[in-house]
Amino acid sequence: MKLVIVGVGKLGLALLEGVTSRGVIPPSEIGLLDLNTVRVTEIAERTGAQVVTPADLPGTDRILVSLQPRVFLEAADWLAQENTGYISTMAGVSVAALTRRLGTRRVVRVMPNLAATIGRSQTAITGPREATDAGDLAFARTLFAAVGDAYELPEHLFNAFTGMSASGPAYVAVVAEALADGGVRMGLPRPLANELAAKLLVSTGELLQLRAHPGLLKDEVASPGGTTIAGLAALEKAGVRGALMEAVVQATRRGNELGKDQE
Ligand SMILES: NC(=O)C1=CN([C@@H]2O[C@H](COP(=O)(O)OP(=O)(O)OC[C@H]3O[C@@H](n4cnc5c(N)ncnc54)[C@H](OP(=O)(O)O)[C@@H]3O)[C@@H](O)[C@H]2O)C=CC1
Ligand SMILES: O=C(O)[C@@H]1CCC=N1
Repeated sequence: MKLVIVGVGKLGLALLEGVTSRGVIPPSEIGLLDLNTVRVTEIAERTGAQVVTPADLPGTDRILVSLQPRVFLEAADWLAQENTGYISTMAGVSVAALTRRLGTRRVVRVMPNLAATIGRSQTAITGPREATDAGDLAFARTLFAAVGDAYELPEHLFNAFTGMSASGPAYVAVVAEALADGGVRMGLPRPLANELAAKLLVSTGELLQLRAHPGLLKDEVASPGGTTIAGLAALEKAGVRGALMEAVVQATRRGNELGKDQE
């Protein structure tokens, strides 16, 4: 197998769908290993990938570990193979911890997000010299460039990247849900409010990419004495900026804690 995905949960599945739909690796060369055999069999049938077990791991070129960090502690023993490179998506788990538990320096740490499924993940990548020499870093770059934008990032920034960009879709989903709730509170039908909220976030994201700073868009929308500035004043009173900043701070700290659990 060229690649085995261990842990085909929410992120593992998003990566599988992103990679197979873009033809980076033929599905027949991708193995899937997950505790939930019913679900993973259904995914394999749908995508053309193969279900594998730990007994099939020897000889695998590369293993993408997308388990929860707490599960990795127990799984590392059977994951460790000779002549295999590893790519880990696990929040907080450092290159040093991966190296120690897997018994190899051929480890690449990545941090994608769920937008991989539509080819729009933002993925941070880092790895030691040995991963570069073995071509593992180049492999990861190709894999993640196929499902969005790949950024090489020093490892000390990984938990900040996780707290902002990997956790980010959840924060934005809360914003969308709250905006839709506001619309419903003011009388809009729920399906329309949900649709407007989702489309608003997509179109605003595209407008933001055309500007040097988010504040410019805010200023263009807010007319003097108008509706928007009244809404913005309510956001400021509620401390929305501080709350969003604090979300990133707390998520980053949680990443640091998850890393300590692996020491
Ligand atoms: N979700 C996200 O947006 C992102 C997640 N990550 C990271 O990716 C990793 C996976 O996250 P996510 O996909 O959300 O998690 P999930 O819990 O959805 O996926 C993990 C999968 O692994 C399976 N599993 C559990 N134990 C074993 C085992 N011993 N052997 C094989 N499979 C097992 C689980 O099965 P079961 O459900 O039956 O336990 C589940 O299908 C995490 O480390 C997370 O930090 C990184 C970036 C974004
Ligand atoms: O919540 C988590 O821990 C994972 C990592 C980033 C997104 N989901």
